[in-house]
Amino acid sequence: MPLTSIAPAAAETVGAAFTTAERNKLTVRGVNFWYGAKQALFDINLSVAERSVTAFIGPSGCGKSTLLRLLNRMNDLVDGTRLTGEVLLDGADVYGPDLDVVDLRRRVGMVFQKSNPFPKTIYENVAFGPRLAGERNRARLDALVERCLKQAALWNEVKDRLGTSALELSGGQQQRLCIARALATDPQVLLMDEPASALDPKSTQAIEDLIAELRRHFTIVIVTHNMQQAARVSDQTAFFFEGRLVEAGPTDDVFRRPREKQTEDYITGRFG
Ligand SMILES: Nc1ncnc2c1ncn2[C@@H]1O[C@H](COP(=O)(O)OP(=O)(O)OP(=O)(O)O)[C@@H](O)[C@H]1O
Repeated sequence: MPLTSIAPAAAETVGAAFTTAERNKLTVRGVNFWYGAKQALFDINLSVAERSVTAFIGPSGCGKSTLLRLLNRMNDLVDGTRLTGEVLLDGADVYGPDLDVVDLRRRVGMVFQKSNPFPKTIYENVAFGPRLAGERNRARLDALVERCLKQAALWNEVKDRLGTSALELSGGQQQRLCIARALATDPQVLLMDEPASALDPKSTQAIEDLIAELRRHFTIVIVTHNMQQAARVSDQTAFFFEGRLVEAGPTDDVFRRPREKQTEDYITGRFG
């Protein structure tokens, strides 16, 4: 099967943005994946442009989260799995023998469906990763915590109570705190697995606004069940069905002019 390259959205293909947006940050080549005897992904070929938002859509069980988790080797934590094919980050094999998995997960951060702050203070949640990496300087940690909370659009709401428990924040604030925590290890890629599905409309809007802002600096891959959300936040969309990538391309094309009947049926709500 030919490599499905997801081109950047038309608006990106002008001026200086062209060179950065054209670069592939992630490449998935001929990937098959099994949980025990069950094959969950079949011959996936996909490229993700740097500093763009890519949405994975498709009905429940089609393999979206599995592929997302393969991108930073989160599936290593599941026993009895097997992968063939390649996942490249900046051209280097993520599953290569020399790869440092801790460093990979620092570069490719992850935000989950259910916000999962540590039962610690707001400050400690963000400072956790850098501390683990050896940062001890209080002034540098303070500056980093402030920067990440600002990037996650949470600073103004929490700056006067950094020492209180993260568990006292609202669900939407907790999710933004988890994004700040992911940003604290200075990642290049952010993987988001249905980051807003447990949130109310206002908090969902805040997360979507945040994604729009973060895409200027990071490469983002988001799994979402919400097709309006995929259409709103992403530059590229990939549609999966039963472990296969059916179609991928600029979001506008996938939603307005799908090439495949299966994609059209799904986005018009005929199944899924
Ligand atoms: N840890 C696991 N062990 C065994 N099978 C799994 C595991 N995780 C997922 N699967 C199976 O792999 C297939 C793909 O699951 P995956 O969670 O990637 O789909 P998805 O498209 O993200 O679904 P959803 O939208 O419901 O989250 C499903 O058949 C699922 O049952």
